[in-house]
This record gives sequence, structure tokens and C-alpha cells, in this order.
Amino acid sequence: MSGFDLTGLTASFGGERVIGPLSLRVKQGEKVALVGKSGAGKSTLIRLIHERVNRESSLVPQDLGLVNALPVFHNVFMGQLDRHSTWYSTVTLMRPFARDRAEVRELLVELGMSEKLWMPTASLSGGQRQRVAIARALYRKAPLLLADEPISALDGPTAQVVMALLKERFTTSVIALHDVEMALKFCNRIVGIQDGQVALDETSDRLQASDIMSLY
Ligand SMILES: Nc1ncnc2c1ncn2[C@@H]1O[C@H](COP(=O)(O)OP(=O)(O)OP(=O)(O)O)[C@@H](O)[C@H]1O
Repeated sequence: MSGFDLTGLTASFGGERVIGPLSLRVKQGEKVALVGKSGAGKSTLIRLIHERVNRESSLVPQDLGLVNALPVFHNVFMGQLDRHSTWYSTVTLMRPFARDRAEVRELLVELGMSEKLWMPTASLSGGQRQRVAIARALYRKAPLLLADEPISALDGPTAQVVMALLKERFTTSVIALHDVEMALKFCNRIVGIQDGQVALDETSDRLQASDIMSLY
């Protein structure tokens, strides 16, 4: 099951409530866009969902969580680190297996950066780094995607390619997006967050960009 039904979601910082109490039920197959202005609580909500569903999901955090000193290959491989034995991961660190090399390379081809496979991640541009985090999430092959602004550093055509891939490869997704047009195009449900609460929850086919802009 890639859906979830969470209740009692709350988060506070310095005694100030920034999320909830909030409930969110996402059915298998739903592609949810979390929208709302900066500071509304989208990232915090994604973190709360991830804490609850954890291993069942592929996460693309806003800060990407990459290991700069390692090549692209190893950062992508980390998407399945918890599925491999210690010896397999240790061998992979020094001499990756051919089938893993091929699989990661194929993902990078789809993301338009296969020539970077063995480059240190620190040497990449912001958009390339973002695609490494996306490749890591795809490589994990969890049925549920949790992604926080996964296309913020990408050019328009690349962002379209990435959103199409995420839609195709994950059964269910919750993606925080600032781009309202992309949210309507690639997600079938829009959840608007305002001051840590759900202020809008509607299927995309019943919304226009102007309906969502009232949240900003
Ligand atoms: N580690 C933290 N310490 C203190 N306050 C925090 C922390 N993380 C988030 N906040 C506060 O919680 C609120 C929600 O932040 P959050 O990052 O979830 O918003 P957001 O909707 O994702 O914003 P953005 O679109 O800018 O990423 C903000 O007021 C923010 O200042």
C-alpha cells in the first residue's frame, strides 16, 4: 500500500505551532501537490509524513541530502542502501557491480546527465545536484514519493521531463511545488497549506491557477 491516513500531525518550533493539528489521507494512486506560500509549512508537513511512513517512501528533501565527496553513482546507490548487506555496500564503495552501474547510468540517461556518473557531486550545478537526488529517489523504487520542491533549480524543459518521470514511476506522490501550473498539469489533487493548516483540498480538474493563487 502506498497510500496513508495520518491524523494528529503537529509541529512546533520554539513553542510556536507551525503545523496542525492536521489530518491527511492520501489514497493509493493519488498524485498530490502541496502548495502554499513560503513558510506555510509544506516542508515541515513532508518531514512529518516521512517520519510516519519512512521506509515505504522515496524522499527528495529540499536540501537534497547529498554526500558531496562521493561521486554521483554512489549518491544514487544510497537510495537502496538499507536493502543491501554491509559487505555489498562496502564492495560497491570501491568497485560497483556492473548491474548497479548499468541501472544508475540508465536513470541518469533519462535525466540527461549520464556523463556525470563518476563526477564528484560537489562539482555539479544546482540543477544537476537536484537531479541526483531525484535519481536516488527513483533508484529506491518505493511506491510513495515525498518530494520537497524537486524542480526548483531546473530549467523549464528539464522540469517537465522530471515531473513526467516522477508521475510515471511512483504510484502515489506528495510533492511540494511553487509552480502552480506544474502542479495542475502533473498532479491530480491539490492540497493548499496556509499557516500550517489545510486551506484547500480539491482535485486538479476542478481548479484553475487563479483559484490556487488566493493562498499566496
Ligand atoms: N528548524 C526550524 N526551526 C525553527 N523554525 C522552523 C524550522 N523549520 C521550519 N520552521 C518554521 O516553520 C514554519 C514552516 O516552515 P516550512 O519550511 O515548513 O515552510 P514551507 O511552506 O516549506 O516554506 P518554503 O516554501 O519557503 O520552503 C516557518 O515559519 C519556519 O520559519
